Amino acid sequence: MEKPTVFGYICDQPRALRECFAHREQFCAPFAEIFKKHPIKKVYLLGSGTSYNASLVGKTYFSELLGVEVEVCIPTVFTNYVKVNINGIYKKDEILIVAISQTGTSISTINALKKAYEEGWQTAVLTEDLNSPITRYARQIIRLLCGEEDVMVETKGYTVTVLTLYLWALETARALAKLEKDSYEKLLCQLQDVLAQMPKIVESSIAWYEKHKQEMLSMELGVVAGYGINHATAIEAALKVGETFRRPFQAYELEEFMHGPDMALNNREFIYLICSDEREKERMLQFREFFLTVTSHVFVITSEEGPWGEKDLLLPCKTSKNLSVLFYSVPLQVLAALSSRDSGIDTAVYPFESNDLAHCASNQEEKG
Ligand SMILES: O=P(O)(O)OC[C@H]1O[C@](O)(CO)[C@@H](O)[C@@H]1O
Repeated sequence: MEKPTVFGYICDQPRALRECFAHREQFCAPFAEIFKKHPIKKVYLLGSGTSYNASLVGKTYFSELLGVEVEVCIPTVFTNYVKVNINGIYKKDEILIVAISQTGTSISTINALKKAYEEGWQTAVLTEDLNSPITRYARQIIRLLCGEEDVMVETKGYTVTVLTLYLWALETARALAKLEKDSYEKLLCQLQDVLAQMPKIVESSIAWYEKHKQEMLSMELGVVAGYGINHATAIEAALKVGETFRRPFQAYELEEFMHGPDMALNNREFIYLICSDEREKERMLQFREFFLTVTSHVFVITSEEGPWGEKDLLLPCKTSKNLSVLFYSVPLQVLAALSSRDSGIDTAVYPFESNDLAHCASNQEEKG
């Protein structure tokens, strides 16, 4: 079998997402069951790295479709500093704590879920490995249907997690009759359309990278900015480029970028902008004009009409703001995977001699 690569997994995403959708009953039914048995009003989402970034997206899905309060916590912060239900407004069975860990071996997420479990809260875990250490601390163990991703870097795991969170919110909202049948069916059709368009998104992202490859490979430092739900897409892109291409690459919420980080701009900086269909779009156009006076390395990723230049990627399809996360994640994943491949970086090899300090072995007790 060929050696697995990050790029290979990115190209496998359209299939993986379709498969996940086809088997949604498997993970939606147990999740909806929690809400049927308990009057959940507040959900904590815990995850590190990519799983944290997917949780940021999930927060919007849960809030909008399920009408519950959501708090996304960095696991170590949750373990050491968060007092669950601090103001005492919820009853014990109104709170659900969900941990997300694709491998089930992130020490931070295991410790956070362990605290939740030992304090007696309702706990659930979403993980690809049902025998992983994290499963010891969940009352409900739910499988993440992304398949193996044997390269340390999570890409299809990210989009499948995002899809899972969307389907959890959608199916649970329907099961609790919080969503009318017509609206539910409309959202389901919209989602099916997104899944059908994913191959085109992958193709156009690859073509965009190939066209600008020489310039993209010369990047020494860069930023990526987004807004609304796609602020999380920017954060995930920065993580991906950092762990693959291994260049300093920071994420910002667009407006926040103009509150100081803009002062450090110079003509060597690469700026990637996610221009989605939200209120901030006009501000993005205004900022883009300014960025182009400082550096020529400005790349917009969008499905929107606009004054785009030859460096910008106009995606061939458009969808709702909530589902646009699945589209906008791909070009930046492709940028990360192909720029690392073309500069000879083996993403499966940790660049330092030290052991992986973030994860424990899949059959090991996590360290405190
Ligand atoms: O989802 P998991 O398995 O907990 O991993 C989370 C994070 O850990 C890493 O593997 C390394 O820190 C990241 O690539 C990933 O985002």
